[in-house]
Amino acid sequence: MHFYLSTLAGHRKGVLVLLAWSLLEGIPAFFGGKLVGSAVDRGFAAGRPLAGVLWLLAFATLAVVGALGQRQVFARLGSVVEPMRDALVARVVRGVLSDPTHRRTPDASAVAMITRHVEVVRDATAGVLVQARALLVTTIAALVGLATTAAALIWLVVLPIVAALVLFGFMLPSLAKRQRHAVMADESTAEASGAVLTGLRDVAACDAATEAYEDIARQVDRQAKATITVAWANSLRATVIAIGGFAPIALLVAFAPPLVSSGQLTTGAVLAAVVYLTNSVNPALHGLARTTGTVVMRLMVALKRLQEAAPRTGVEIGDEIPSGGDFALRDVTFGWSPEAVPVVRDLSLDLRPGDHLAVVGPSGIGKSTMAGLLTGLMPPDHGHVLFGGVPVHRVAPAVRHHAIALIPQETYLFTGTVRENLALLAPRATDEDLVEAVNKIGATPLLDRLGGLDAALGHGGEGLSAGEAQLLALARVYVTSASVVVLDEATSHLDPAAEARVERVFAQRGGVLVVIAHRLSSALRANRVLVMDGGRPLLGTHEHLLKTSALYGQLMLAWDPTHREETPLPKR
Ligand SMILES: Nc1ncnc2c1ncn2[C@@H]1O[C@H](COP(=O)(O)OP(=O)(O)OP(=O)(O)O)[C@@H](O)[C@H]1O
Repeated sequence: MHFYLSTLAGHRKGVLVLLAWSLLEGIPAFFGGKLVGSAVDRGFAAGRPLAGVLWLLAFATLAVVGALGQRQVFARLGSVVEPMRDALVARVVRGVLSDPTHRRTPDASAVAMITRHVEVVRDATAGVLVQARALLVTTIAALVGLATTAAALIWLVVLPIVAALVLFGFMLPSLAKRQRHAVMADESTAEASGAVLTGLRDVAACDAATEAYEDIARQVDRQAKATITVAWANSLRATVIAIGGFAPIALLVAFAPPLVSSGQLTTGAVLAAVVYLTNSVNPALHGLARTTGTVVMRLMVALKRLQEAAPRTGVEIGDEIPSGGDFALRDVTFGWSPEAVPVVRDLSLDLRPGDHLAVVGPSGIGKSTMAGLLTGLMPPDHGHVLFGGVPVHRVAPAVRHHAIALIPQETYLFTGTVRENLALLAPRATDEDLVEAVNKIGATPLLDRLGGLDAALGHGGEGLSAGEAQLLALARVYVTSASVVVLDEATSHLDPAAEARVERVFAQRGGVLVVIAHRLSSALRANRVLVMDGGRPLLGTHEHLLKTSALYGQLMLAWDPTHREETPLPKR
């Protein structure tokens, strides 16, 4: 909004010239009633029909003068809105091309979409300048004309109009809110349908057609509800304005006859008041309702879109950009519901590139929940999970998805070639990159057996063992540029040697590696271990934890009884 107003302010002179021409447009609105009144009082009612006709001809002439003023306004409109449009285009296109978030590729389609919004802003600005300005000029001119022609009637007219305008003013915020909801619901429906359409392959591969359908249906229902609410609000708005417009005429009809009989008003003055009301004030009020309901709303929505494209303004709350690849967890507490016992409690932890953390603990204790918190899938209830200094769940999704990779235990493979499956998260990877990743992970024999990158994979990796599917999922992430990799029991179906190799190559790859341990051997390979046992998590090296954590000792013991001799278990 600010950059729009500042762009508009740059064309102040043009706007002032436009207003000056509007005065000409206001002349018939001011004199219209007076001339019609004179035509009656001094012409037709006084038995001088020719004079009456001449007064009416004067009215017609002024209407032509008003039309000339209107013509000038339209002619000057271009000199205000066109340079403003050019300035806006220059500004937002520069914004797209130098997008500091790098969330968007500076491509032609982004520029095209944004320039479309600029066109809407241009049209809507022209609409506001034409309509709002005309409303203001004609209403003021007509009311002043009325006050000077039929002063006795002015309160009858002004009071209902002011009451309607005040009521309308009170309704505006809720009207705007409802409109915004409707627009957002509309966008959500488009987004949900777009996501399902572009992700049809994944929907089919995950057997998620019902969920996808329900998701879209939910959005459509929301949109329908929002649209109905807007319709109700609009009908209320129209009623208020209609009452504000017609009540003065009704009051006029009711109160004018006694005033005329008592000689306080002439018939011409009453007719003049009717002309002011029906010709100028009433249409102006309806125009006001229409303009705010349509043009202003369109302007607001387009401006919001543009603001997202302007330099630096694309970064909104929920769209932050991390600086660096460090993790800092501070007093993190999370429970799956407000009533539930927290699964993660008071966890503080720092992870820097090069760190290799193993997370161990009994089943169901919260290890996967911890992975969800680290990857920003859900925010903590208390405390902070900071990635590069910003809350990880608020990192711009495109940045987060690039930087952080979570490999779950359940492998996702879809119908397509091995190449398509491997390059899912790194579409620009070359065949050499893919083959190298497969080799590092230790899956070259599998790739050969399948028949290379062109080999076809069936639905859900049909025909592959669970371990083979996991190897492909691991290679898929290895080839990405993710600087944080979280393996959530992602090697559970590999044999111990294959698992050791995978963890080693991911650790050597750089960045942060977090292994939700399936076997305790993972803890021996990590340089730090986090033990979760339902209380406050413990953090330390393997050696340190053996000495300090009874649970860790028990877990080690259960996994490898030889640890009994090495480490006497301390009392907790
Ligand atoms: N989406 C969810 N909604 C509600 N509760 C959940 C959800 N996911 C997990 N939980 C609960 O949170 C607790 C921790 O689950 P989590 O999956 O994090 O444990 P885990 O240590 O990873 O278990 P495992 O080793 O068996 O995979 C469990 O009691 C689980 O029932």
